[in-house]
Amino acid sequence: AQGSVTASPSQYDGEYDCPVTVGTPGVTLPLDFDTGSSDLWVFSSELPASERSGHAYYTSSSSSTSKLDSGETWDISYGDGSGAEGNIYIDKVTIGGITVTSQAVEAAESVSSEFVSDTSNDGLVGFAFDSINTASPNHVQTWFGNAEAQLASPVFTANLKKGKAGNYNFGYIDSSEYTGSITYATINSANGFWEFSASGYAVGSGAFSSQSIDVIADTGTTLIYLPAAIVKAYYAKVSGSSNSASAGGYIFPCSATLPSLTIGIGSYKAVVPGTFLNYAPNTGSTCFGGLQSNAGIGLSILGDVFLKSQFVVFNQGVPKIGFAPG
Ligand SMILES: C[C@H](Cc1ccc(C(C)(C)C)cc1)[C@H](NN)c1nnnn1Cc1ccc2c(c1)OCO2
Repeated sequence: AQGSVTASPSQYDGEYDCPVTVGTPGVTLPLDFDTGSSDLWVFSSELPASERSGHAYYTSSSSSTSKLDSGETWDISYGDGSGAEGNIYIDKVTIGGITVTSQAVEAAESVSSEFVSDTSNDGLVGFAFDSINTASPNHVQTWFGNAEAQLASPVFTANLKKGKAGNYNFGYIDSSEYTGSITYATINSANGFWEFSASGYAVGSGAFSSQSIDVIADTGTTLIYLPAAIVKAYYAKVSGSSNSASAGGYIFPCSATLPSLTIGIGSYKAVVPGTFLNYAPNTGSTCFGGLQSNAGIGLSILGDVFLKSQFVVFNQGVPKIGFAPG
């Protein structure tokens, strides 16, 4: 089997949401696909009505194929301070035409305010490794982990776009979605992430600095977070930029022309256009950078601002990750 699903950007490409059908009869929910976490959770009828407002949700008792995964609970805290928790049902989950008949569906009984107010999604689908799934006392498998048996190849690809719909494909690599060749890096999945070593960086037309940068590829994070020294070197080339405590990061005049950012993957030079690095308006005539420092995060993240400039192959079989110009 192979499948493909549309990925729709929210405002400012803050997240990319995909339709996922759960239960029988199916309820289709827009879920945020997240290669940086490993829980599939949905807004549910078990939430207080106040926390469900503006959202669609899963009602396990209305699904003839739903079965309580008794004794199992989940409780996730994300790096941005948001979180959710609840209980677990086994039910059918279909993405892009691929159905997993016994998927652990983590039903929310409580969600943090960030999720209540973000009405673009009704939950997340984690595509990282099972070791960081929060179900207790036993881990549950990710949807992709369960779907792999049906796929010709244990791969999924991310083809995210700036300001328009892209797609995720499952089980195959569509050569019409990229140019040139795909360059792979070995994945170290010990921390449960799609983690690898980038080979260096360059700012605009400047010299490439060869250095090993430990990063994760994370579709669930909006921006790029790199070591402070690299970020400082980037904004040194943006006149009028400053690292603003009140804004929560680097800002600059919206009229600034931003240099591109090149990230090395082996010998491949992945280029993020300067226009991608003006993330969104801040206050007044200042704009907020798509590249920010990883200080306080504990790891470097290639989030959507980077990923939407590339075609990305996530191969869970090896594991390895591949990049090509999108
Ligand atoms: C933040 C997302 C997970 C998420 C996505 C969306 C949302 C809202 C819908 C409510 C908007 C909240 C949460 C990320 N996913 N792998 C994640 N989950 N756990 N760590 N990270 C990466 C990280 C860690 C720390 C940071 C960060 C990023 O941005 C700022 O500080």
